[in-house]
Amino acid sequence: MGNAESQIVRNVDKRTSRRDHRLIFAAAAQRFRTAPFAPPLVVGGASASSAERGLRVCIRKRPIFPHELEQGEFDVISCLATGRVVVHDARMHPDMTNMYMNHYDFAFDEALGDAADNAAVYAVTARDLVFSALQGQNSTVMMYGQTGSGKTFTMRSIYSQAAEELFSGAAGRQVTTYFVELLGDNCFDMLNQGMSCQLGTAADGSVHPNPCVEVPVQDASELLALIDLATKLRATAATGVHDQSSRSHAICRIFVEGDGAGDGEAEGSITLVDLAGSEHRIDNAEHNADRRKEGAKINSSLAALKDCIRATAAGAKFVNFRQNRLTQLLRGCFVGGGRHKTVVIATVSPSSKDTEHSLNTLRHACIMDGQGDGKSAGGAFLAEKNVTKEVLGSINVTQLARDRKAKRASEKEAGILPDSSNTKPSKPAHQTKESNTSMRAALDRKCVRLLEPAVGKALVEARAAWGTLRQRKRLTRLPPDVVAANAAAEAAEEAAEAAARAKLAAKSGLAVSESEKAAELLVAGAVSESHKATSSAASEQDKAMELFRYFCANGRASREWRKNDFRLINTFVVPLLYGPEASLDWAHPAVALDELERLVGAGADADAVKISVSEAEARPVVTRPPLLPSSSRRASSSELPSPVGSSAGLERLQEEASPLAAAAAAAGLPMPSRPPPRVRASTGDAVARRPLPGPTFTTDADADGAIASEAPAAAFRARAQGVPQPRASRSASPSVRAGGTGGARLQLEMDFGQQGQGYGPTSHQNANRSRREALEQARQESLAKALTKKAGSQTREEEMQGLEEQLASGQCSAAAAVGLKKRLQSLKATAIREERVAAARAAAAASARAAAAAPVAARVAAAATPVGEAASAGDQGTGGTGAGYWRPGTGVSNAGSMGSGGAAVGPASCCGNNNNNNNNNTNNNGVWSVEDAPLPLQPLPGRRSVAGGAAAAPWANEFSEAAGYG
Ligand SMILES: Nc1ncnc2c1ncn2[C@@H]1O[C@H](COP(=O)(O)OP(=O)(O)OP(=O)(O)O)[C@@H](O)[C@H]1O
Repeated sequence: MGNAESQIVRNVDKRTSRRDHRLIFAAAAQRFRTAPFAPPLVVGGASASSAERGLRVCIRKRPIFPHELEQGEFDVISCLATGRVVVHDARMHPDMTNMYMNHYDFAFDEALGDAADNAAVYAVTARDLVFSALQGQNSTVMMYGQTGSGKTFTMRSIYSQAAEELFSGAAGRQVTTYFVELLGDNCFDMLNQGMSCQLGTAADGSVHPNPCVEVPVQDASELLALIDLATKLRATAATGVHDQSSRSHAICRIFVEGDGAGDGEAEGSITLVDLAGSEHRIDNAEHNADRRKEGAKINSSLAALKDCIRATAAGAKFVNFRQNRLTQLLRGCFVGGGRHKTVVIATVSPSSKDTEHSLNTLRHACIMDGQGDGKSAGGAFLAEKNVTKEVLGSINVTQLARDRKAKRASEKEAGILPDSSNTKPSKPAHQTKESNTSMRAALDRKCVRLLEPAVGKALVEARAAWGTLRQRKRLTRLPPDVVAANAAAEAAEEAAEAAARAKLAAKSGLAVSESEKAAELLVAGAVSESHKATSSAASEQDKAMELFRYFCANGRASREWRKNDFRLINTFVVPLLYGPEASLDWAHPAVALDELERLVGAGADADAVKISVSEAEARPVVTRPPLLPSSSRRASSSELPSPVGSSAGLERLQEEASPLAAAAAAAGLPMPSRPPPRVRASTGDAVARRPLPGPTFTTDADADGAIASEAPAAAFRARAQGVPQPRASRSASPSVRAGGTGGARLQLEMDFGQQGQGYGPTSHQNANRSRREALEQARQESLAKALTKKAGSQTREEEMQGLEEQLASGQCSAAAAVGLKKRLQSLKATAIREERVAAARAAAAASARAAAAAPVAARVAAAATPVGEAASAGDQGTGGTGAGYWRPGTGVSNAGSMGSGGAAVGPASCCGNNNNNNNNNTNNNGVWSVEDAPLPLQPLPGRRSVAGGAAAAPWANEFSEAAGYG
């Protein structure tokens, strides 16, 4: 074992052993290609046909590169015309002498070998989808595979061929495109200098980058120029595999205007996704920490994508596409229900060094294709049952070692350096391009200058008009089931009208024609169909109305609002009451709450508010723009009719009492009769409380702050005349606030509480305050209840014992437990205090008795000491004979500069300028008392009296020095 020959053989990894015996392994692979054996019995077998699922999985193998052959690699992948892909996995037994080959069989919709050129690949993958887009459908082509396997290469060819075909079929229809990059968790708009952008969800659930630059293009060359610009800006880096590795997912979506046939609104789209390469541990061996993190994020987003595709392929009811931005953007692929066509092109590298990676890619492609059931049975099926093992014999170790030795010797003689194939590759230059916006901006400027003038102009204009009309329209597009419900409702209406006409004719004695009879029959059918179709939309509408009513009636703090609540309100109520331009950012409840409050306030002057809920409910479907670009959202909010934007508006405002009243009326709220609202000028957020429910208006302050219904008008007139108006201070979360840039600022406080109950919370601060108050009250009540249970005429000890028992039982509420503990502590503290006072009193009495027994002369002398000089503690009547006290360990005495103090104030008290350095127990008068002292006071040993001031207290100075207070 220890000889050099066996070490040469044994001490190699899989890749090296493949290279070492490549002739044997390559010959076995070639044998298969010339005479392929039959596949194992169970291969492939997606659960449903690809047409049903709307998903096709194709494989493309890139050619093996000359440099790979030079390095001793060989081709390990065979693609057969039937869609069969076989990976020849060259292996050595653990004894490293016996060789065998595992032939892994896979079956896919298409298997494109290295002989297939780009045109062939396009023809069998993307061409159909381009035609679908031209017919108003949505489709996606995505490239998936190992880094360096040819994804970008293939996608580039698809870009150009798709662009050509799209324009040849578009026939004058408008084509627009956007191009974004997903890098980690961030989305960047590649047609807008790589600026960051958010994702927005349209009414039909589709997800789009929003706002983002969408450029109209006139021909294929313009489209390709823009795609080229975007791909140049895309983040790439040199990796261990190749020096232009894509580090991000590139998503190019091309929209084609509807052709006017059918409903004329259908806009087709094709999404071309070039995913970042999945990475193997070996690929990133040379990566730095950032690259590895990046790789981890890439792999996690790819894992999410695979999960979603697999769930879709398995026909799962729920696909968790929200887990990742990539899957959000590609939502259509998973929830399109077969209407959205998807083609996954999995690219593989044929090199023997990439065998494991290619196997991995193909296994995942199988899973995406719905073959087997993912991790459970399917995993085993993919790993074991599709393998054919071919034994390739054993190597002659001794002969091999001799050959190598001889080769090395001859190379040495010839002065040839050792084989460089095993030498470590040089470290790649990390991150050549990244999401550094300044760098990208510079590159973008350079690339834009190189564009054709027409394309450059279109791009610049698109950047200026951020969030085009088409984008907005797209975001308001209704889901197909709602569109179907609408159509069914219309058909039902028409049928009902026809039936009514037939009845009228029958009554008037005219013979009912057969066709009219048929119309009657139709009505029943159409109505029931439409009823079925609209029932789900109607129930959502009802819920939305109910939620809106609840919001108007109870305010924002009344419940925990969810995204779905706002989604419903946004879909069904907002467009109806505030017009199609208004919308809520329902994905962010906190923002949506503010927006809803603002809208409810701003609706004062909106005629739309007058539409009653009954009217609204009569409408089966309401269109809405769910999310407008922030710029347009800003624009749209400023475009909202200002409540006092005109004198007519003002009058109406005053007449109608409040926008919220109008909104409430529109929402069908029961409005109690109430006095006209008071409009009060104020300077801040404080809002007058009225005894009756109803909205309160406050406007910017008038000079005198008078309460007047004229205030908004005055403020408005003043503004109109250019008189500067003070601004109302803005609270973090204002009560309902309304007013555009030109209108008077209104703060609307909403309260539709029951009459006599006062006002409910109108902002979340108020709500928090009242919640805190209620909690505190509950706590106190609970405490009082707990205390009254046993307190009665108990002694302190009994009470303390009772409290301890109660706490130990653990049966009281948390609030009560806190109160009980406090009570227990205060009782204990009182007990300790009383003990100390009693002890001090006893000590004072004892000293008084001792003083009484002292010689009269001493008492007289002591009595002669001026009060204020020897202001020591003790019985005043005994004149400075009281015992001095000190607190052990604190260095505190009642001596020092006591002379400057006043009269003694009772037993064991020290007054005057107490120069102890510990002020904890001194009160404001410089007096500290026994009650305040945490430590028991002890008589100062051996010193009973003091005379005079500081100078007359040598023991005190000694003590102070000793204690470090000198
Ligand atoms: N079918 C092919 N024919 C010829 N060359 C190819 C083919 N596929 C890929 N290549 C070449 O392989 C190299 C790597 O390809 P490409 O950049 O497309 O890989 P990739 O999968 O996109 O990698 P990454 O995910 O790291 O970006 C390129 O130089 C490309 O020209």
